[in-house]
Amino acid sequence: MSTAHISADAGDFAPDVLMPGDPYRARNMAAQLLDDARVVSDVRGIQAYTGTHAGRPLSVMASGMGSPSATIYATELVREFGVRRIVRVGTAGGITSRVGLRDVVVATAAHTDSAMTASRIPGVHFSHTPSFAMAARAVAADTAAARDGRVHAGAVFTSDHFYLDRPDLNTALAAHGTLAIEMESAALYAVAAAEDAEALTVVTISDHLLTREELTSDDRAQSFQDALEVALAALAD
Ligand SMILES: O=P(O)(O)O[C@H]1O[C@H](CO)[C@@H](O)[C@H]1O
Ligand SMILES: O=c1cc[nH]c(=O)[nH]1
Repeated sequence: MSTAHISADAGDFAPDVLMPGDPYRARNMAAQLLDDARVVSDVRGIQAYTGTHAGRPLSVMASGMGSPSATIYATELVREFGVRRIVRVGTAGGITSRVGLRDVVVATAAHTDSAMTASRIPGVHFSHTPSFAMAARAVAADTAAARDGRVHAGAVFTSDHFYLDRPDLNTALAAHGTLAIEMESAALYAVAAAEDAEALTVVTISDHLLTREELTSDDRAQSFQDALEVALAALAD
């Protein structure tokens, strides 16, 4: 039952998928988390892994970067491979002093100026929201980062641009409570809404647009432990 972008058999994916943007982060997560992990798809270098974690089936697969890529993979996973819940474990740029480098943000909303969702319901400014149940569990999770005050709940901005410098936009978004910028959550939340599935984003702050601090790309591939604990708590129903 291959699709255009996933080559796998029925039953190869678990109902729950962890979805970082970066394929190397997916590989690292699978190696760390999954018992009896196997590669179930390897199209375009995007490997998908399925195994068990704490006795429950779990898959890990990267989304690639940006809303079109995330929309393709999430839609195919939900429509064709029986996936019900997707948790994005990503990175994001902080835009407010309320978050610091390596902090974790649970995206309780995702603003966007992307045409991806504007074209779904023309004329409507769609509210991109996560699964309430998963967000509630993520925010309540008693993790070391949460005890340190490093887990934040709030809105992110999903941009189609990584390199377009828009300081005034960032300032306005921060003034309206937005914590960070990334590139997939609004699209993922829209897919979940359209396909009757559940989605949540948990991001690590990998760079800060106010302080100009940033993690290296190696750090970004490795520094997901705090976010991962929160993501797993979101799936622990
Ligand atoms: O680290 P990931 O999960 O890929 O997330 C962020 O990093 C990429 C840009 O460098 C975009 O995908 C953005 O959303
Ligand atoms: O999309 C992203 C991801 C990390 N940092 C940013 O500034 N933007």
